[in-house]
Order: sequence, then C-alpha cells, then structure tokens
Amino acid sequence: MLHRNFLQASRIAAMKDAAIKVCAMAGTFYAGLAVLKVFRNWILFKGPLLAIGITLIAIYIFHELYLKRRKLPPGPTPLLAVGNMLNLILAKDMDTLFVQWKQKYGGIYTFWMGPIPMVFVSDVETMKRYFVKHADQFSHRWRNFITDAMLDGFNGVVQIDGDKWREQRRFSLHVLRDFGVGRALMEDKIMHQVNILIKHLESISQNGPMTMTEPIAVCVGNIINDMLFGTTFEHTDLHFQKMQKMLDKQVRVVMNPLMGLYLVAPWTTQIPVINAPWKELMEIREVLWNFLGVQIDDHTKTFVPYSEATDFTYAYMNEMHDRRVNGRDMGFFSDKQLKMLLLDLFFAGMETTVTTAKWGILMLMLHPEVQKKAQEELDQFPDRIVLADKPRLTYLNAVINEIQRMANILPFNLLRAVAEDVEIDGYRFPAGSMVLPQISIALNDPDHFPEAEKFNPDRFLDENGNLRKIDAFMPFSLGKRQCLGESLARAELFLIFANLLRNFEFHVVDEKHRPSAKRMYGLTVSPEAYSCDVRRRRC
Ligand code: HEM
Repeated sequence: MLHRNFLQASRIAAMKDAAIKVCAMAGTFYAGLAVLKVFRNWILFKGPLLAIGITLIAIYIFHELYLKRRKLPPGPTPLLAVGNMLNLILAKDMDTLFVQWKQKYGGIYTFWMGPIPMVFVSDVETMKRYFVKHADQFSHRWRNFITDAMLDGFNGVVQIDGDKWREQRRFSLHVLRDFGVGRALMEDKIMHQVNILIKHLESISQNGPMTMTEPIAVCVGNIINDMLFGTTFEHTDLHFQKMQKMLDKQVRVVMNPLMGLYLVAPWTTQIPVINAPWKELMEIREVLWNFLGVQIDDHTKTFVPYSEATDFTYAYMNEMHDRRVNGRDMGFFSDKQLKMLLLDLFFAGMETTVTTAKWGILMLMLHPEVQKKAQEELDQFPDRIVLADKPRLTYLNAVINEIQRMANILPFNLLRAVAEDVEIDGYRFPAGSMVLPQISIALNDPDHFPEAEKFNPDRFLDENGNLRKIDAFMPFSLGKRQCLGESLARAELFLIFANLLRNFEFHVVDEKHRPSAKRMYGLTVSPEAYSCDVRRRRC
C-alpha cells in the first residue's frame, strides 16, 4: 500500500516536471518569436554587419587561443587578452608556481603575458642547447617602448643586439677584465669601500639595532661609482641618498601594472591621469641623465689622452680618442652611447648586488649555525680577507652560492628574443618572439636542489668537503648574454661577506622582531625591511 502510494506520488511529480518543461519550452519559443518580431527590422537591416562582427570575433578567438599557440611549447591555458596573468596575481608565490608548471608541462613551456607569449626554458640541457650551442639565434633582446624611452633609443648594452651590442659588450668586458685581472684596480676599489663599511658599522652598531640596507647600498653604490666615474660618496651624503631613492623608485615604478598597458599601447602615455606612473618614470630618467651628464662633463674637462684610465669613463674616452685621431672606424662609439652604457652598467651593477647582499645578511641572521661555521673557517685568516684567500675558503664559497640560490632575485630573466625564425624540437619561434633561460626555475628546482626551500650551504659541498659544481646553479645566466659584470659581482660578494663575517656577528634583535624571509616582488625580489643586531667580533 505504502509502495503503491509512493509510486503514484513519483508519477505525479514526473508528470508535473514534464508539464513545467513543456510550458517553459513553449514560453521560450513564444518569447523568442516576440523578440524576433520586435527586432525583425533591425536584424534584417543589421544582420550582415552582425554576422561579420561575430565572424571576426570568432576568427580572433581562434587565432589567439589556437593558431598562435599551435607551434609553441604547451603550457597553462591562457585566457583571452589577459593570458596567464591572473594565475600570477592569484598565486601565493610566483616562484613555486613556475616550478609547478615545469613539473606539469616540462622543461620548456609557454607563459602568456597578456596576449604576448614568453617561452620559459628551464631544463638545463635544453638551456645549454638553445642559449650556448645556438647562441646566435637565441641572444637578441625584446625591444620595447619603455626601455627605448629610458635609453633614448637603441643604446647602452643590456637592451641592444646585433653588431652594436657585440662591439660595446666586448669593449666593456675588456675594460672590466683589465681592471680586475690586469691591474687589481677592481680589488683595491672594493677593499677601500669594504674598509669604510667596517668602520661605519663599528661606529653605528653601538647605537643599537639597525637596518643593513643603507650601509650596504652605499658600499655597493660607491664601488660601481668608483669603477665607472672614479668618484665616491660619504655614507651620510644627502646627494647620494637621493640617487639611491631614485633607483628604488625606478624599480617600484616600472612594476606598476600600467606599464603593461604602455607596452601594448604606447599612446596611452599621453592620456592624463593614466599617464601618472609614466610621468614619474620620466622624472626619474631626468635625474639619472643629469647625474651622468655631470660625471661625463667633469671627465671631459680633465681627460688626458692616452693616460692610464682609472675608471670606465676615461677608458671609453681613450678608445674614442684613439679611433678618431688614428682614422679608425668609430663603430658605434659616441657620446650618447657612452652615457647610456654608463646608465646600464650603473643600474645593472647596483640593484642586483645590493639585493643579493640584503638577502645574505638576512639568511645569516636566520641561520646562526651557518654564520658560526663560516666564522670558524674565516678565523684561520688575518682580519682583512683578500681575493687570493678565496680558493681556500670553501665553506664560505658554499654559503655565498646558497645565498645567491635562495635570493633568486630575478623571477623573470632579462627578456631575450630570437634573432630570426627558428624551428627546433618541433616548435616554431617567429623572429622577435621571447624565449628566455628561466634561471629562477632552475635555481629553485627540487630535481637539482632537494628541499629547495631550505637554506643549506652543504648542498654545494661534496663528500670530501670540496666545492661541488651544480649545473643548474647559474645565477648569472648562461650563453653570450651571460652577466657582463659577473667577475665584479663575484669579487664584491666574496669580499663583502668574508670581511663582514670576519669582523661582525649578525643577530635577530629579539623574537618579536624576528624577520621573515617573505619575498617582495619587484624588478628584482627583495626581502622585507628588517632590523639587525650587529656586534663587533673580538678577532
Ligand atoms: C649579484 C649580482 C648580479 C647578478 C645576480 C646578475 C645577474 C645577471 C643576469 C641573470 C643577467 C641576464 C643574462 C641573460 O640575459 O640571460 C645579467 C645581465 C647583465 N648584467 Fe648582471 N648581475 C649581477 C651584477 C652585475 C654587475 C655588478 C654588473 C655591472 C658591471 C652587471 C651588468 C650586467 C649587464 C650589463 C648585463 C647585460 C648583458 C648583456 O645583455 O649582454 N651585473 N646579470
């Protein structure tokens, strides 16, 4: 009985459902007819236009989501117009996301920066094949409106390619090598600043906890200043602090999301309000160009042809003079190129090294056991460590490697483009498309660095305690575009860390002020501002 009632109830419910569906369909049909009737004339008139519009949109979607992707390496599915940018914005941590994508799609995958594809190469063997073996095809730069504006066109060294880049890079490397290997000028200039830094820390550390950012920035800033212009600033110099603030501001401004808009639609830099960050960037450019102008003017007044060059600017002037008076081809050497080359070297040499050093002090504070072990090794040496000591300071070298690996300061490497249409591994990269060695993924890859999130210098030591070479460790990148200032940066990091650790201890102020290792994404990745308890060691 109960069962029969239940069956009846279900049948009635089913009939009700069917009736509702029929009514809904009829309703939709008649509503549709009514709409057609109302808009009949409009549709008849605009129909062809509508059809063309819909077809164009369909072609656009087909082009963006299928044709453009067809010959590129696979990767996370992009959304129309925004590509994979939403994934980045929503991700808790960009570096981990990139590694996860590597694990899912392989050592070469496509990331979409809005409508623009960027191919990330992070598998070490593929990196070597593309960027070393086929270096000529994979070593151009991705030119864009913003860097062109900062460098007054196709100038400097970082953003150019072709013959001009080859000539200017070769010359710059030659000068730096001469300063470093030929005459030990580089070491003298670094040590001079390291000694000043030690004295400065000695005097201010007695005042209690301090931030290390400013002293490090002045030290590194003075080293590059001295190398480029032969001038240095006091730690308290207001002019230098202003320059420093400008550079920090530049790093912040270029990360403004509106910069993406300027890249795809440069005319938007003319629209009031929307162009506010652009105007700010142009003001910074003015300050930097003026600063460089003053340095070059001073050098022009004091330049003595063929005298031994004591800085990069004189070396460049000597080269120009020699080409001019001996009727040699001037190539791409010019006053404007000198200014922009100096700007590139100044910026590239400053931001990267200061940021790495900030991470270094933080890591040492957070890992006192590592600090102590490095100090025990250093205590076998006099209280001023020099470059000649480097090969014997194995543990310290491992610590510096691990600092650079963990700092991993460039989540996106500098933008490289292919020089010509390239077909490789079944992929097709049209000339000008971006293919980057994504060193940040390699440095963070658990396949090469187990428990990659842990600070562990021992991973760079073999079973006999010797320094171990790990192919995936390439903080200065690889191939023909490898960092131009690598030898200077390595010397700086070694001499700064060796001498600071030899002479000071770096402690967390107290548990309440324990700094985090949170990564602040900008043009480079910095740590959050932190306070440090700096104590003089009794050596
Ligand atoms: C810890 C410090 C540094 C790190 C981690 C670093 C890292 C890098 C990286 C990853 C690149 C990009 C290579 C590529 O396109 O694949 C690069 C390029 C460059 N670096 Fe450094 N760098 C540092 C210090 C310096 C210094 C001190 C100078 C100044 C002399 C410098 C000058 C340059 C220049 C001019 C380029 C562009 C080279 C070119 O396009 O041919 N860097 N650097």
